[in-house]
Amino acid sequence: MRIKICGITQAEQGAAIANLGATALGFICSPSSPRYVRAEQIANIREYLPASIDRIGVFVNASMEEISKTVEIGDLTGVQLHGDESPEFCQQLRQHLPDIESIKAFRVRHLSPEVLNTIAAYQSSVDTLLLDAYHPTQWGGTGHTLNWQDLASFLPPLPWFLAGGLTPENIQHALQHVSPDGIDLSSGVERAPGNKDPNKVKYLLEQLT
Ligand SMILES: O=C(O)c1ccccc1NCC(=O)[C@H](O)[C@H](O)COP(=O)(O)O
Repeated sequence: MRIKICGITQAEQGAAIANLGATALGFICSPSSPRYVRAEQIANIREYLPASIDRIGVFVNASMEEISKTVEIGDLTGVQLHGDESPEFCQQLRQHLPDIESIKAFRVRHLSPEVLNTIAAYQSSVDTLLLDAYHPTQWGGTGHTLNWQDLASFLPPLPWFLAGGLTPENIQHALQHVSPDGIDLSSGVERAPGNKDPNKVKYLLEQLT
């Protein structure tokens, strides 16, 4: 299972989390987030990471130009589109950056037929899906959970990450209901927004063995 820790802002913490066994690190490229990092900061953190780890930039309604520039400067391996990006935009981005993993995030209140139809419209435009919890005023990193029982029947044709309020304490419970290809955590493994706690990541990984 892929394990993505999102909201890395410090090289030392990123390196420690990578060495513990996370398979992906996320960098928040949305300036309004308390976890925001500039492309140059990502490039600096990257120097301390093993080459094998996936490095995902998280964007909210950013332009193609801004995403491409950040991917290049930050040496990213993937982009996560966490805003209202359309299937057409995702398709264009994938054509523009064919070697970069494209992940579309959906902020879900209930997994209604309407939401499933929305997600289905992206199936040929992205590589990977991510389901996060809905929050009325924040795009992500909210600590709010999804209804995992609702997701038991979510079996999309693309690989997908479960996100939203996951913690070392609740991960086993979540995975009893849901079978994602990966998990994505942010606030559940930090001391304060952007200040990750490698001990919490260690505890998380212990729960997964
Ligand atoms: O984390 C942020 O501050 C953020 C800001 C804007 C867009 C996305 C953001 N985070 C995206 C993530 O991938 C988080 O890991 C995801 O929302 C789960 O967060 P949490 O509920 O705190 O585990």
